[in-house]
Amino acid sequence: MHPATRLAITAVSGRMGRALIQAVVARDDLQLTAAIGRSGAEYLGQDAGQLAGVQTLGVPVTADLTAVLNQVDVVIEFGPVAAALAHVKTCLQHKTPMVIGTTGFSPEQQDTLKAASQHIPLLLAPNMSVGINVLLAFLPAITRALGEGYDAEIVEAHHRHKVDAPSGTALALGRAVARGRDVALEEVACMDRNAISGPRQDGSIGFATLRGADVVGEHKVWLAGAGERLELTHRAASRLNFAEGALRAAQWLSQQAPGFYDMQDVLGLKQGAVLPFSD
Ligand SMILES: NC(=O)C1=CN([C@@H]2O[C@H](COP(=O)(O)OP(=O)(O)OC[C@H]3O[C@@H](n4cnc5c(N)ncnc54)[C@H](OP(=O)(O)O)[C@@H]3O)[C@@H](O)[C@H]2O)C=CC1
Ligand SMILES: O=C(O)C1=N[C@H](C(=O)O)C[C@H](O)C1
Repeated sequence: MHPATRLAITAVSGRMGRALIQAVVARDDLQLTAAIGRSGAEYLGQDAGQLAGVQTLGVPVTADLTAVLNQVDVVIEFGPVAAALAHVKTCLQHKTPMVIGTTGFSPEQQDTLKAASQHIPLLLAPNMSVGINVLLAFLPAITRALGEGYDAEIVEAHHRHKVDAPSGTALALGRAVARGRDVALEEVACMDRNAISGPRQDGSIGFATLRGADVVGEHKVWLAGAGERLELTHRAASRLNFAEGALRAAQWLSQQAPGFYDMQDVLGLKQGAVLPFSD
């Protein structure tokens, strides 16, 4: 049997950090060897398992990623953008692969991640669930098959604490629709409608954002044609499927050469094998 892949999880006090620790304790092939928290936080030194509400794991939370990387095969990052970028720098110095689930990176920050991936395996995915990634794989083909005359709108709903909008997943869904139409999302995205904003522009892709209470994450792609509407909806009922996806990604990434990857690489959805006319 192979030795377990050793993981560092960052932002362990967060909603995703805790879900990741809960998920990792159920896996024999993965081992949590480092838990990273915010510098100055009151929980530094506390056991990561206790922080996540599972059994004691003997892994104290530290703010110092550099000090623990010699015991780590892959870092899983779901922290804020600035912290994630700082951790990328550290992982580059130590040549440690990274799975990044953080959303809200600017195009320039995404370029920084791509540059880093020339030296380390780096996987960036705004949504680690199987369902959303299957939808992302099929959406260009669905949009292409529908042809002209269908208005695309993307609606997302999340909990009241989410800081970025539209969600990273909504943007990825928009990009998949745009790809099916051979256009760049940036040229057709419509992010704000208010006052007298005029009739809908042909070919535009609209985004609408809802925020409330404890909604884990919901996404709907609306493709509205004359006299009919196709609605493709994904609802996450728990963060565990994001966490399990991230663990699957980490195990996969530990075997890869430096490069820029996403969840569709992990799930084998990139070969154009899903549909005869897929992307
Ligand atoms: N790709 C995917 O499948 C998914 C992606 N996400 C994304 O993951 C990210 C995190 O989401 P979520 O877990 O809900 O966020 P939370 O708000 O629950 O957690 C934020 C975490 O970041 C830490 N943090 C805050 N400030 C700093 C800092 N300056 N330095 C280091 N750490 C800091 C917090 O620590 P403290 O508690 O000490 O403040 C906390 O651990 C978001 O970008 C979200 O969009 C979420 C779900 C799924
Ligand atoms: O912040 C969240 O919670 C989520 N963020 C991701 C996103 O921005 O798409 C994924 C998921 O929907 C939960």
